[in-house]
Amino acid sequence: MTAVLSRAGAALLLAWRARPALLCGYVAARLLSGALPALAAWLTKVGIDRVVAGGAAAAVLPVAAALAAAGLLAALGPPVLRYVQAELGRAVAVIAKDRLYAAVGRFTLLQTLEDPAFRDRLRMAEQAGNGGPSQVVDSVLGVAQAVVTIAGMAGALVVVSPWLAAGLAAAAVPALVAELRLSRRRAALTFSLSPAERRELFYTDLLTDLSAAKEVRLFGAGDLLRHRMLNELRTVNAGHRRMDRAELGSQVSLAALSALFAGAAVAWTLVAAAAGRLSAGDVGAVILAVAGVQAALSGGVQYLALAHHAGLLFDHYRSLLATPPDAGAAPAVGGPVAGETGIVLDDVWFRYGDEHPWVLRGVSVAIPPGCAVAVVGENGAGKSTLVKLLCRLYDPTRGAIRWDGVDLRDLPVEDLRRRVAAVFQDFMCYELTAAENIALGDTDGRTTLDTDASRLAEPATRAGIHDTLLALPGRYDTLLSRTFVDYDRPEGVLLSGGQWQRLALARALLRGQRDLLILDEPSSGLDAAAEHRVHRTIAAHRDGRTSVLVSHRLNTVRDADRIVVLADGRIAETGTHASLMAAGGTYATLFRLQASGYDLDPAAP
Ligand SMILES: Nc1ncnc2c1ncn2[C@@H]1O[C@H](COP(=O)(O)OP(=O)(O)OP(=O)(O)O)[C@@H](O)[C@H]1O
Repeated sequence: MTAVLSRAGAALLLAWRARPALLCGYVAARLLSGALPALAAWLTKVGIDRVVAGGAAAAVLPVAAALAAAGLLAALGPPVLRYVQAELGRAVAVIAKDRLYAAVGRFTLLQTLEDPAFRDRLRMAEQAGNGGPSQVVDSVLGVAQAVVTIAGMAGALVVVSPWLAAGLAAAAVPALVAELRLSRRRAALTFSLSPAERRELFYTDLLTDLSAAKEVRLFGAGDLLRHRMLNELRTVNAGHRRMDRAELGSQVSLAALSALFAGAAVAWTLVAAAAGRLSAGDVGAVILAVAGVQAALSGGVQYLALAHHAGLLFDHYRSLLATPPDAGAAPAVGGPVAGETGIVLDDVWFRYGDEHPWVLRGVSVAIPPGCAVAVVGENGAGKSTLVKLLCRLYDPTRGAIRWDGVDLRDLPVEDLRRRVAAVFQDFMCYELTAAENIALGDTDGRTTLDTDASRLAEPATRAGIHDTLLALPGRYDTLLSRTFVDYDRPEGVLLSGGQWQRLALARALLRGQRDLLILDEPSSGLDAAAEHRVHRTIAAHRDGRTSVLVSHRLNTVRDADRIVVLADGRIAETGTHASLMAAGGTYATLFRLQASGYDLDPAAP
């Protein structure tokens, strides 16, 4: 009960913050709508009794006028309520979504975002964010309206028969008990079906996703994906069917009980009226009250079910908002405290989860300030993982990474990331304009983008994409999308894979004055000439800056100050190109292998 009240209180508070006056009007209108049927029943009784008693028109007219006014209110109520409800819902959704996504932004570690249980909670919180709080408000007020109607009807009937009034009020009890039982089952079902619903959504998205369209069509995988999507849907449907049947059973028994009670109440009233114990007005009032209570009961039970369902989702929403940031509250060290010693990985062990294999096994490496480090190794050796740990997208499972003597976990995560520029191997292609695609690299929490072309031209030139962007129909302002249409701009275009990669590089170079530049396979999609040019500019840019370059193309790392060879999560070799070539280990073997393909001189510095 406390949980229900706290949930309703939180939803009402949110609505209050959104539109206080509208909420007050909505509450008043709902309660008035709840009271109207009882008022109408009572006025009917008074009117009939006055007519039967042979009252003059002057005695009947005020009652008739009051009945007409009640009728008018009853007629105007539903459309006005619908408008107020929708308007309040929109205002609440803005606040609810703002708070939800601000909270999501506080989860800064990928290990949180990748956790399946977290994703299920997030999905339900998102569902709640899309109108959940206002559904809670609507349903709570809907239940309150039904309670007012039933209590009002019972109140109006007390004068006719206290027993009948008590009976009418008691008729709500079985419905309430049955609904509470069902709601517990519904809660368990919602949670247990969540993984299947998420998989169904995944397959559904794949069937229409543009980036998957090529493979899905070429491999003829559409039927398989549709089959899997339908299997998940069937599992979800089976769960809902079981629930619907339980609800049907309960509602049918309740409806039968309610009809029996109504029949008995009307029969008793007619017999009592025939015996002269009740007036004609009493008969009219009882018939109206019985019908009103039946309608209020069925409406109230539906609202109770909705209140419970929306409330459950709203609980996920609230618990997500109440979860503390995953990176912990770091002391505001905010920068180097022990002199500029650079970045040191100290016996770093890492795995993606307790059940996962170790990816890094005791990696220790120093990256002095201004040092250009290259990381090479076979697929799956742990290079990108290392890069992600440097950005504190994950925390080491054991060991520590220190920057100028401070453990990354003790630095405010925003401060750390402000000092880093990076191109990731799986870089993003934003369906925004070219200028926005680059400018996004230098946002740092602001809500506006500085797309001034003079700022963007330099990183774009360094990344070798400036001329391509100038040749687009809207130059830097061209929308890089064929799926979103913006009628104010020339038609959107798509870039090639390598052009997107250069744009991602320009995005990173825009924030190139940061303390650490990370380049994870920045040129894997470029043609040979472009790769050569880009690496010459990158090398000039890295000169004197702390940087980490991950690359499979060993000719691009030969001028690094330090080359780290990762193998199976351990450092297999480390040194300069010359020293590693002289050592004749894995690096030298791989380099010679690649050099033979490219006709490179392994002995060159
Ligand atoms: N998010 C993740 N969750 C679980 N395991 C992961 C995740 N990302 C990577 N791995 C695993 O970690 C291991 C190392 O991956 P990583 O991407 O660091 O390798 P890499 O050296 O960069 O490989 P490549 O040269 O192919 O890019 C792989 O075995 C991979 O399966």
